[in-house]
Amino acid sequence: MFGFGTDIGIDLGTAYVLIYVKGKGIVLREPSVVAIKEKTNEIMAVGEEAKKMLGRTPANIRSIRPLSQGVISDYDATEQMLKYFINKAIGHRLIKPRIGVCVPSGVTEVEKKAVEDATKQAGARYVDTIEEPIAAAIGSGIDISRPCGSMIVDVGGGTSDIAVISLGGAVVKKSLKCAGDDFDEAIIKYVRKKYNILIGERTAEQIKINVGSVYKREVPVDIEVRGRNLVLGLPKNIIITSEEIMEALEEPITNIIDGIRSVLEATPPELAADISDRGIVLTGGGSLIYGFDKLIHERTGITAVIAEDAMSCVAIGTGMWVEYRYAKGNPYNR
Ligand SMILES: Nc1ncnc2c1ncn2[C@@H]1O[C@H](COP(=O)(O)OP(=O)(O)OP(=O)(O)O)[C@@H](O)[C@H]1O
Repeated sequence: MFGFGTDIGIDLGTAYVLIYVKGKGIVLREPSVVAIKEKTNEIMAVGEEAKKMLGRTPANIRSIRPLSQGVISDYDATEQMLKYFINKAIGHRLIKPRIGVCVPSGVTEVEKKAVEDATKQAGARYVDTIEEPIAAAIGSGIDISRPCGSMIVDVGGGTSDIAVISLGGAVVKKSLKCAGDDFDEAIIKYVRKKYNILIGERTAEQIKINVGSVYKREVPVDIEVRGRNLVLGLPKNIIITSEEIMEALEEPITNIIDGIRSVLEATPPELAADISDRGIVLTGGGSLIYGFDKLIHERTGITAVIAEDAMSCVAIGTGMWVEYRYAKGNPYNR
């Protein structure tokens, strides 16, 4: 379908890509995964289809995640993936879209340029970047222009972005390369060590989403999963409890809580008082793990609230920022 130019916001995440189209809202949410033919580099599948293939591909096909810890680790695959998603979201356009894309707050200039170039190659007429915690704050409904401190903690798949925002900018910020993917990895390690059973990434994510906990549940829950016994080499079923996952996640979760505490310690007193009154806002899929808000309260003394539609906040914020930036009368409208 051919149409006129449009403006879009992209949350180019380690785990998921979300696309926000001006005037429509979020129109696409797909896993950041690409399946590629080994010799020819031909793309076999992208997004949901490719994720189903993770850990299940024959020798001649590679199913990969082109982003790692918030930044591009496979440039060509990222470009192909973006091209496919942009096309799926808006179709072919006579005039290419202007695109706003988010980057973690800790990226280097080189990493940021890679995101800009890949987005341009994927079909953008013009590319702008926005820092993830700013986008998350806008998307969670915080009025970032006010002279008032807000703390945002965005726990994604590859990075946890922590920032104190006031008057439209980050006053103190920290980006940790520790988030949802590290929870999965910690679960894999725990199961291997305790049961001598190897489970895959997708199973670990399933365990995390269904029974994952970082705070004691009133009623523990469990899940039955299948892995491969490392001694016998045969498939075996095991039951994993929420209490075991609490133990497994102690290290990565402590990393994130320490990050929050160090940002709080570096926050000017007036802003710290605002945060104490208003609480900490949590966004990103990783923040949905059971008990994260309660644990933050227990370890910092400050109330934490999970934003509504926490997994969409960065995309919504990027989209709203794009709508503002390219609005008629704004000098950036080119
Ligand atoms: N209910 C849930 N409980 C725990 N974790 C969850 C839940 N739902 C999703 N996740 C995890 O959230 C992560 C993805 O979150 P999100 O989409 O916000 O990250 P991303 O934007 O792709 O990553 P990043 O911002 O690090 O680049 C994945 O690790 C996923 O397993």
